[in-house]
Amino acid sequence: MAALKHIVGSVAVITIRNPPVNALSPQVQVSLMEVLKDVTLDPSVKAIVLCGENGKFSGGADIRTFSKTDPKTDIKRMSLDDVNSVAERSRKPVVAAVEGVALGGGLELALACHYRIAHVKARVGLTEVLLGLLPGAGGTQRLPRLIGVPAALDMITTGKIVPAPVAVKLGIVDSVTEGSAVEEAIHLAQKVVGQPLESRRICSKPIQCPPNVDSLLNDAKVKLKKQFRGAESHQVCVEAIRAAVQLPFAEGIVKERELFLSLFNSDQAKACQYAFFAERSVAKWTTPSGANWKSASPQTIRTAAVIGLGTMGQGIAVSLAKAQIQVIAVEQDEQQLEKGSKAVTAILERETLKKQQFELAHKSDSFGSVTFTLDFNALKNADLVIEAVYENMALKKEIFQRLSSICKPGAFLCTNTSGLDIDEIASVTDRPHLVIGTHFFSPAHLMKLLEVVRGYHSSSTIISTVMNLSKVLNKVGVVVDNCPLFVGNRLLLPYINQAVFLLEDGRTPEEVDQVLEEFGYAMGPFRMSDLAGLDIGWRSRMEFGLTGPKLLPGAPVRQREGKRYSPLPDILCEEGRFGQKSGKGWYQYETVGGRNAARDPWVHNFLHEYRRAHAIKQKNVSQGEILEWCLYPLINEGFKVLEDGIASGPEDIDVIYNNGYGWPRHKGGPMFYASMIGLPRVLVKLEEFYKNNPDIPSLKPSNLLKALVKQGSPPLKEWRSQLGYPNSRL
Ligand SMILES: CC/C=C\CC(=O)SCCNC(=O)CCNC(=O)[C@H](O)C(C)(C)COP(=O)(O)OP(=O)(O)OC[C@H]1O[C@@H](n2cnc3c(N)ncnc32)[C@H](O)[C@@H]1OP(=O)(O)O
Repeated sequence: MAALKHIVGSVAVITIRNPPVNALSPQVQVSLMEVLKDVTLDPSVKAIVLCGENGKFSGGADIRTFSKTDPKTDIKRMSLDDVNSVAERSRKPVVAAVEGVALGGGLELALACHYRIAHVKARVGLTEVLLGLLPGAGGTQRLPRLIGVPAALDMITTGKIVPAPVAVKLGIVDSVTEGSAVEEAIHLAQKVVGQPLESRRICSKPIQCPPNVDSLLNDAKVKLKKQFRGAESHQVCVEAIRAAVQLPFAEGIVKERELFLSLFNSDQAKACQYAFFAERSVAKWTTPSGANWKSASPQTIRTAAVIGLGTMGQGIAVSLAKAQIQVIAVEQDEQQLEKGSKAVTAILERETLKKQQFELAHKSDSFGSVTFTLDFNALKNADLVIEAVYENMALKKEIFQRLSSICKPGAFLCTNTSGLDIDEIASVTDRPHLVIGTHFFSPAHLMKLLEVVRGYHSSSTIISTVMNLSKVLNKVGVVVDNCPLFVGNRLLLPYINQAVFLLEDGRTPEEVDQVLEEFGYAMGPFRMSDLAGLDIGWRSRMEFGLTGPKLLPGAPVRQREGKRYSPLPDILCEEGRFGQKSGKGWYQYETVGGRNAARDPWVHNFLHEYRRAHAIKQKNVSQGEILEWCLYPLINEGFKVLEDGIASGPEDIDVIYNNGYGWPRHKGGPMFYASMIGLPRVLVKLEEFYKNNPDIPSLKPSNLLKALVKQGSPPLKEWRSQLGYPNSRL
């Protein structure tokens, strides 16, 4: 039985049982229906309590069954909505005891109950939109009736999860308890036996609409369109809420169902659900040699140090403090220390305010303290150190050498680098097995991704400790192997290069950005480069002798070692155009540090003159071709990364792109996207591009892509079996 019943006095307690999160699978729904009907008919039962086993109410409908569900038959035959309806219509009071989580269908079930008691640490939300769906079991009709249209609109269209104290303030739950929610619910159930229930049935509540409800809904659609470019579910959620506003409850439910079915099984829903499971599978990292959670012993980090308080160091320090870790922040001189400490303090103040607003009056754990110092010896007691100085190998090695002698034995040493060799850094220490790369993304206190780069000697203890830390920091950690630029930036390089080549060939930054933004990227490559800072890539190219003083005399302007090269970004930097930080880059900004990108006539004129000077003929490239020209080399590099054994599987690459590079989640990630377009299409286009541009090696199709196409393009979940990890060194 997926729903268990036991009787306490005259109260029937129904427990949802489907580990690990009590997902409402079709069997659970059938079982719930049977037990509910049974207890409503039983004259000895006067009231009902609904709860979940092991302190979790329910994580919602069972997502794993979605791909096996035929929406035309299965959903109509039996739906959670029927269960909800039986609970709501019951003449005996039904009380939901919400512990742990009530998410998606779990919360929808709780909303159909007459009363809701939550444990103080419980969390509730209608998260379906994040899976490319809408709450299809009455959630879009009940929540606005319960908490009003604006608050329901916010929760349903963003999938926001709120803690119980906030849920109480919003009116989602009736009360919270620090004790057992089930005990409290039984107590309440006994108390309300015989009391009228009509006013407790949300379906009977009139909907309270603000006078401007139409413009509220229309404005929400515009805002969501911008925030989640190209994503359907957010838009459709608004339409379901509109139905709640305009129609009686029963008709609203019919409309909700119709809209739900329009999303169910859509490519976007498949992509979002794939992204959900990809994150779970990547969290269960395993190295090719078989090291994983089971064989490792992750250590708890109580005190961590951050070296360098530039933008990255500041964000990392804040991220650690937010996770209640004590932080020691080290800088090299007074001036930098003061600048860094001011910035960290200001961010922490903003974060405290946000936390207080979000959690309202609920007493919450405070942040860890941050101590600022110039004294390296202060690191001697740190459990883990994250070095976050700028990208300079000599400097990093000097720091790691010092750390070796200062830090306690067993302290973990991490380097925040976006592409430098972890092994070279580890080689100067006394503990290469406790050295690892932690590639944070800016702003580090907000961005979800943490690329965890294992070196040749990195032990399973340090991998598991840092993966554990990523969870504590509320980040998505992905273990990758050590290679220049790691995974994320390795794929980014051909993408950016291709975009710049388009400018040489006659396109403008605005045109290229528009195509990628219409695809769903939060920002096109040029707006993103301006945000990240053009000088970072420029310095690295100077370091590698691709430009600047180290460039060999006589090198052709548009070629490096026989490969196509565009000096456009270098020239911009030479002109002092570093992007937002200097008020100008590929675009112009209202001020230094401004965020509103505007077309810059200087850039257009400069591009025109450049093309003229180099006698470059303008090419006519359609929008579709701009997209393929930029994305397929990125995907191709993804296949090369898999071939090289740098990432364990396509899911790892997709999780990196969804969480760190602004890839639209409703497109699943670059590798999932390739599987949806069809690998033969990607291969044919790459072959065509490469034939016409033999001086761009990133267009040369990868062997893995060719092999997969030859095998008839197996589904993505089978690609992993093709990988032999030829270069794995663990
Ligand atoms: C008519 C249709 C009505 C409603 C539609 C829906 O309800 S759609 C589903 C809505 N629910 C959600 O979006 C919740 C998704 N789950 C989560 O957010 C988290 O898993 C949760 C519940 C907060 C627990 O997080 P935690 O970090 O503790 O664990 P983890 O995420 O690793 O999950 C543990 C394993 O449970 C599996 N799982 C979680 N939720 C579901 C689910 N709804 N259906 C099926 N499976 C679920 C997850 O994949 C993990 O499995 P594992 O095999 O260990 O990887």
